[in-house]
Amino acid sequence: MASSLPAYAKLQSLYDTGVPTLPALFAADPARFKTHSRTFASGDVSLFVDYSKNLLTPDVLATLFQLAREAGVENLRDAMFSGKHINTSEDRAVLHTALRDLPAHFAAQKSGEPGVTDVPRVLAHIKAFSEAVRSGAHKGYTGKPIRSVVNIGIGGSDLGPVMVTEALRPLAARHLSMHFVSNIDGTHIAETLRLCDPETTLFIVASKTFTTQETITNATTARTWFLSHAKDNKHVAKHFVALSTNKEKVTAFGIDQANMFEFWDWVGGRYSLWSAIGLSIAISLGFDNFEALLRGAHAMDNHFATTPLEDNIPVILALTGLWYDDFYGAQTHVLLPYDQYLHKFADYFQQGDMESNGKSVTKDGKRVDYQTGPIIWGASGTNGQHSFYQLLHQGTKLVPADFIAPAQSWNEIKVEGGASGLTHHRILLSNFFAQPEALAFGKSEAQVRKELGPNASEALVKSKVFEGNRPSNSILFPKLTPAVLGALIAMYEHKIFVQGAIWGVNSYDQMGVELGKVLAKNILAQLGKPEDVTGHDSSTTGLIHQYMKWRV
Ligand SMILES: O=P(O)(O)OC[C@H]1O[C@H](O)[C@H](O)[C@@H](O)[C@@H]1O
Repeated sequence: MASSLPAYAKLQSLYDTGVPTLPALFAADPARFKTHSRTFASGDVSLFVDYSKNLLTPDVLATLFQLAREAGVENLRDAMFSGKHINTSEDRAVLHTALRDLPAHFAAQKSGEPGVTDVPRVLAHIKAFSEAVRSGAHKGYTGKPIRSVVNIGIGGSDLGPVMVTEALRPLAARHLSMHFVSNIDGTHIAETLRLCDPETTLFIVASKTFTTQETITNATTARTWFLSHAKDNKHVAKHFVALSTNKEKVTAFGIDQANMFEFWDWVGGRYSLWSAIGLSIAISLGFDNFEALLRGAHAMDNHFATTPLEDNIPVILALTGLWYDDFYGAQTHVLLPYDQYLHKFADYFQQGDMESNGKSVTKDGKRVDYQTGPIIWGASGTNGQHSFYQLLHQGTKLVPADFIAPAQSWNEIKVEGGASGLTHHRILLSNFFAQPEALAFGKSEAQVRKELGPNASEALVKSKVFEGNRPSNSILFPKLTPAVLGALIAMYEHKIFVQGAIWGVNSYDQMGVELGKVLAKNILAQLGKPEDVTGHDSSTTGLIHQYMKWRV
């Protein structure tokens, strides 16, 4: 239990003593930016992380690192990379890092986990198939090349591919339209099929287990739609492929093993975009770009695996987050990418973080007496500024924030009639710099009074004060390339790992999603007739009866 570690108690007393405000911390230390920022550079990947605008004294920071050491973060990290079964409840290794370790496969190869040595074979399959689809060599049942690709998957089999293909859209093949169907709501598949031509559409059925209700139902509907045009089952092979760990279920669904891209149980769903689940990424962006994504992630893996904690970027981000989560009672953490292409980034890490660390018992079954994973949310800048930033600046809640931005845009558009050098991106970045500054340093009552003059009402003065002292990290990189994106995602993955390791939870299972599934299955069997609805509380029974009165 984290709370029984000596560093935890020390952090509590440091918190109780009080931490100087951000303006005071900066005033006291002219070198604060220099000492509280790190550059990650490896080959063509660079990331700059400024964590100076955090409520940290040297003592707090040192104690946070001490906490990581006392919690055994380094040992657990090494155990993960070497393929130990750190996913204890499912007795599985956690080796998504082995998917991006090209070509050496790290220590993971020595783990003896089935499949680790098969990674290059599956990658070669992804390469060959994605190139055939992109070039038009892979033809549909009437001899036409593929024009639409529909990834059918949910959770980890959807969010990664959709986030990455959106993030790297400038590199996407323009002759292929990418679609992602996840929701069981028939509207999702219906609206997508409306945009597709059965002769030129490829369906990728992405499911680790191949038992997920949403995915199998959507895939069945897609196949029915396809066969209503193609008429002959033999044509399915050209239009349906599967990404899965479950050969039997894929075969039972009617997809040939030659059209199956395999991965293994040591790849968690929310860590699977690096595996065969990334096929839609390779098709849309090209295999070279998929490889560059893996390469960037691997560079971050190396940094995480080998850098001392004090310079280790995922560790620093994890510890600062934990400081607010456990000691300040912050309930949420907001991700604010100043890049429209990253508009799915917060959605992606909602699953990544909340499904990993949204736990309240430790690996050995003890109820924690501290806060674990935060609620992750966010939106791309500057849209958020015109909606929820009011609360960030003046609300009653502490919301630690990560500001994320590229120095260069894929769309450097000059503003007509503007000052020399004025582009959309320059305006965007002026906001990226201004918001953390405003959050940290605020605006004092004295300043407001000076601006408003002596006749301003007290109420108006108070309403315009910004208390400041609100923490944030700023993450800057040259440009959102595949390799940089890979490193950025891996950085957050490892942040989640470190926090989970300190809290003592299993970040790699997701038992909390099961109960609802079981109850829905039971209810589905009762939805035929009102008299079948039994065994529920009065609210659930009443709601079902109300639905039955109104349904078609
Ligand atoms: O890939 P699949 O087996 O279809 O699973 C899809 C998703 O559903 C599950 O309910 C889990 O909560 C997710 O972690 C997983 O990514």
